[in-house]
Amino acid sequence: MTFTQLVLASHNAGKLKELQAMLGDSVHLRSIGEFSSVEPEETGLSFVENAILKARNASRISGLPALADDSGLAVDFLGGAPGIYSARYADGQGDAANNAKLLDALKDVPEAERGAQFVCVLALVRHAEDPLPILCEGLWHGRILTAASGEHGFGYDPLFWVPERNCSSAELDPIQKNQLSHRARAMAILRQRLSLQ
Ligand SMILES: O=P(O)(O)OP(=O)(O)OP(=O)(O)OC[C@H]1O[C@@H](n2cnc3c(O)ncnc32)[C@H](O)[C@@H]1O
Ligand SMILES: [Mg+2]
Repeated sequence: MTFTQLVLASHNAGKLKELQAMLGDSVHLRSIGEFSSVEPEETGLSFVENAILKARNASRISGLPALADDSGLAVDFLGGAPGIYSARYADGQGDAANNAKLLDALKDVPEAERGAQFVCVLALVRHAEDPLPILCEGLWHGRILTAASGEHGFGYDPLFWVPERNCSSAELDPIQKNQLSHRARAMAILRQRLSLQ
């Protein structure tokens, strides 16, 4: 399978930047924002279901093959929450409110119990009714900090401690994050599946 352009089924500018950097110049990622400002309702109960739903919707709207990223943060102490609801954790009030709610939910929880993983599922469909979407998953293990730290990235990055680098993921520069992250791991699998090496 070869693609010179894909529509990215995401309204999240942080994802577009990271995914385009990982894909390199061979594939141009076009934002679904060029075609529509309406975001589909993420009605699935899993990352996989939501990724497929977003990819099909973007392909239907654009007439192009589509790549979707459904991702989030699964916190051990919270039984995997906020999970697929990560973007909506504080009822749509945005990243700062999500982070504040998470800090509050883990107030007084000791370091040893603050384990968490970022999850990313990428889904690629060749067309809206594609019966065989390509699915790739990546996990990134870390810990939730007790206060925000760092300015890079987006979302929960300031609260996510990266043990292999001894800093938060918002303290990593974009090149480093793109070598380690859940999204990088899922993208490495996708690149292999597409023979993009
Ligand atoms: O659905 P689209 O339009 O792609 O954009 P979104 O931001 O709503 O994306 P998701 O539904 O996949 O929700 C993912 C949320 O998980 C968080 N997240 C995912 N990847 C992250 C990363 O690399 N760093 C920090 N937070 C991340 C962040 O809060 C995202 O808003
Ligand atoms: Mg979303």
